[in-house]
Amino acid sequence: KNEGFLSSVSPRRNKGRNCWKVSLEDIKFADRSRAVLPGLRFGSPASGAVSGKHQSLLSSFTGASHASLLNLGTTRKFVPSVGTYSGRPVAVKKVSLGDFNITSNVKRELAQICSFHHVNLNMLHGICFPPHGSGDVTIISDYCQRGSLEDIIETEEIRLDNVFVWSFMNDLVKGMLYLHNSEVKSHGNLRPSNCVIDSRWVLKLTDFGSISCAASCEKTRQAEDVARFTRMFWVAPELLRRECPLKGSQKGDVYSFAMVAYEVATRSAPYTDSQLTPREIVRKVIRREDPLMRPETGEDFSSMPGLESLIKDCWTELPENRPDFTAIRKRLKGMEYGRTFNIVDNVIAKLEKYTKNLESVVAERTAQLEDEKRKTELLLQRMLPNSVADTLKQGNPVTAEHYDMATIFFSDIVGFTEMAADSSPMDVVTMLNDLYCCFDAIIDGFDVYKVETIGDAYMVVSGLPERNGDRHVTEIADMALTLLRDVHSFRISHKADQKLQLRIGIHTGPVVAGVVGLTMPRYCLFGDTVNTSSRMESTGAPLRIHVSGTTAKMLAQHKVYDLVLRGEIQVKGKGKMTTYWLLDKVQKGQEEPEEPPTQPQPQPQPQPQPGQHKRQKTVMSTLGQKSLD
Ligand SMILES: Nc1nc2c(ncn2[C@@H]2O[C@H](COP(=O)(O)OP(=O)(O)OP(=O)(O)O)[C@@H](O)[C@H]2O)c(=O)[nH]1
Ligand SMILES: [Mg+2]
Repeated sequence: KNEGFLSSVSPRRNKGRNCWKVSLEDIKFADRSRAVLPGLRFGSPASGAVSGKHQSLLSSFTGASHASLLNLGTTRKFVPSVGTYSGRPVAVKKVSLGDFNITSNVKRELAQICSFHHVNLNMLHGICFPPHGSGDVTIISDYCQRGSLEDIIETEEIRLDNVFVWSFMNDLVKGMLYLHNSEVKSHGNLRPSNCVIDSRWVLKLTDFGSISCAASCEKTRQAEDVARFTRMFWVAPELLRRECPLKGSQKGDVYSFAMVAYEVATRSAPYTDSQLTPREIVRKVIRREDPLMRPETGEDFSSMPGLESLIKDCWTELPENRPDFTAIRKRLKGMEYGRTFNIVDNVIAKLEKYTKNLESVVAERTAQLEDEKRKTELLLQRMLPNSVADTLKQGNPVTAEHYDMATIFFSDIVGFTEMAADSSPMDVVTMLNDLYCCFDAIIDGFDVYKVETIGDAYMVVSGLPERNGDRHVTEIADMALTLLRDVHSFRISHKADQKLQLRIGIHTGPVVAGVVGLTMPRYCLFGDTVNTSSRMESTGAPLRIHVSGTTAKMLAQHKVYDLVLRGEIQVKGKGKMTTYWLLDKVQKGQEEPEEPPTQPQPQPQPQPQPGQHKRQKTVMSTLGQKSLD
């Protein structure tokens, strides 16, 4: 009697017999982007992001979402526009009525529905007629913030536990009882999309009455095959068999209730696991095939056994064997959750559950976010030096910096172009990947930074972005010797008999370093030292480390590096340079002189392995001369 006390008073009360007539001009629309706001819901199924088990039934038929199928197969889910009518948010839905006539009976019914005042019935404000008397009409009803039961089921993040299930069922049954006892007699269009949820998680029935049923029939009629038959899953078999009365029947509503209850409890649409098409399913339901075509129940009901048997009784084949809503309400009350809740407790319990849901969803999402952040940071660290990445992360600009001394290493594979020409692209990529993975693992052990790899070229620097005194020379030299040692044992997987001919060049000098680019920021080095290092590499020899005079001088001070004079070479843009071969690092006690040797050495052919060569202090060979011209 007084169950509707929570509903607020509609603005169109006391308008008499024509209370259901609304003028479109009285509805204010927000801007379009806000018109479909899903309210306080987690996700926005309205934006097409349909997820969860619910989706699978229909997507298994067509790859489309449940929502889109029920909305004539459109790719985006239909959502009503949201407007304001006398200060209340309203759902504004334009519908086609086909050849349905709005008779005086229909008008009377509309007036009744508009006067309904029940917490579980969504308030109908009225109908707007098209300006010229024919065409689509617009239905104006209260806008429920959390969308429909269909949306809630589809939104995976909202966990529906027994409290929610029981409470939605209870709301639904109370709404149906009121309808069945009213002059409207039946809903006729009960499905999850016609159960809307308000901000307090109260379920309200909507889209009932002759106009809504006529609009729904027209929608079904116009729908494509899959959507049309899918809409029939909620319709009782006896109504499917004969020309369906517009508003169905009370026992038909009980059947639809069973389907909705099944969806809420299992969180899956009817017949999700079926391999049949919606048309075949509906045909089986109509033909009353043995065994009867009904959704499968099972595990999902283990914690609510009373609900399973209630659902089965409600979708029983013979309408007369189905309970009515009075009996359904009694049985629901007898269930575990029914005993402990009155309406206020119920709302509070639901809000508490919802908050807990939110907390666990937030925790889950935070963990996901942190995981993603870690991945991004790792990627950034791989692309830029740590200190530079940190500065960029803090939103500070990275200004180019001058370094008085740094040592740069270049390496290149001799004959790479020819090798690439007679190998498959995949073989080349595999080889480079194998080689650079091996290099990357080695350079990890040194205080160096890999600047880039371009094709077969590998560029490494030490002494920046973190300055390391004079250590940059020895770090690079030690790294180069280790790399070369490993290259000797490196096998090219698709050319097992061929040895990789790596050529290495090193030079030390002043450098400017900074980040260039916005879309793909790169840490780049600038200055003559870079060019000279590259020249050291290009004028070097296979399996040899070619170092400039500056580098050699600094290395010689450590007295442990085995350096031999290569001689004077012509370097493009630099003129003549005296350069050296770095052959090895000798053990303590076998220290080398503090100055690099002054006698040139023969060109490397054949090349000795580092640590195995015999020092030959002879004149540079003609071959070496040639390679330098
Ligand atoms: N937020 C909110 N969404 C609503 C409301 N009414 C309908 N919707 C949304 O619109 C979708 C489609 O509703 P309708 O256009 O009535 O379509 P339907 O219910 O599938 O089909 P009918 O049987 O013709 O009513 C629902 O699933 C909801 O997502 C409401 O009051 N509030
Ligand atoms: Mg609807």
